Amino acid sequence: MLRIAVPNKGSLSGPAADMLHEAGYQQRRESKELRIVDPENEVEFFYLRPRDIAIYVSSGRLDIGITGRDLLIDSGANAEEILPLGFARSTFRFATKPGTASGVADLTGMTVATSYEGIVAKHLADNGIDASVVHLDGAVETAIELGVAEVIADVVETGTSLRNAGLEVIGEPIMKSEAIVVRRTGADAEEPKVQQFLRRLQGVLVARTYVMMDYDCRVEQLEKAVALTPGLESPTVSPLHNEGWVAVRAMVPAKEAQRIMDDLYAIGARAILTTAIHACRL
Ligand SMILES: Nc1ncnc2c1ncn2[C@@H]1O[C@H](COP(=O)(O)OP(=O)(O)OP(=O)(O)O)[C@@H](O)[C@H]1O
Ligand SMILES: O=P(O)(O)OC[C@H]1O[C@H](OP(=O)(O)OP(=O)(O)O)[C@H](O)[C@@H]1O
Ligand SMILES: [Mg+2]
Repeated sequence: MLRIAVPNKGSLSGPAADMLHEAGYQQRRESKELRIVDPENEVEFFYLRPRDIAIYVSSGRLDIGITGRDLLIDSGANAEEILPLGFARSTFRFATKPGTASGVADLTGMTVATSYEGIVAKHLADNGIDASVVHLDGAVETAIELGVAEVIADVVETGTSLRNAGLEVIGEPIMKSEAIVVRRTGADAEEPKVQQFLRRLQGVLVARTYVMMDYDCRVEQLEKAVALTPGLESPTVSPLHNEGWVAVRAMVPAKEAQRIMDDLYAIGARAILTTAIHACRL
């Protein structure tokens, strides 16, 4: 039975459960459940604090986990990223009151408040900056107003939390993060159950990213049409009853579907349809 750690709270928890559900796995019905067994898929899910997941996985007691890249790096655990999942995207940045500092080079002698001490201490050391780091559990944006620190280092997504606290980012992002699948560093990458789990999640990612496009076009326009819709390997082309016409079917990125439909129409393609993909194995 594959043992998988899933975030029990916070920004990662809902989207992770949604993705597992879309991949055909049972998920807990109540937020207080700590573990569930999905016997049909031979998987056991453990609902753990996102920050602890890389540590459990590195211990070897759990095979795989879903966490944030920033949390993995901050933990220093002996675990590695094996699949990015495309949700809980964020950057990790320094921020201050305007006029305090303009980059990491100005932070010498200052105090930085953060929930991610591991990332911050390493980044300061890598840049040769001697600054103090104070650990806070959350809501670090308030630390400057309350005099605990001159600088914060925190997760930034829309920037709303910083704006509300009258803060502005300084310097380049320290890192970019998103939800990821982790496993113990150096663990057997070919393990069939793990591979099957990853293929299911990859199937969800593809189904979310692509749509299926069908259209009819004249044979003379086929090369131009195929250039617009190259598909993943190559589009399916079938003859139509009307001579001189073919039907084409290809996967296209969902974000580009409307532009591609316009371009296909412009070269004479007709009956252009897009349909959602619910699941896939590439
Ligand atoms: N506003 C956000 N937008 C996108 N990702 C976020 C956001 N806040 C946190 N994250 C990401 O979520 C993960 C942190 O999860 P965690 O549950 O520890 O914190 P949280 O979502 O802030 O919840 P909590 O309220 O319990 O602190 C990190 O990978 C972080 O980058
Ligand atoms: O740039 P934004 O879109 O505002 O998002 C970033 C904020 O979201 C998270 O906080 P959360 O609400 O989880 O509270 P916390 O600080 O207690 O973790 C994070 O810690 C930032 O504060
Ligand atoms: Mg938070």
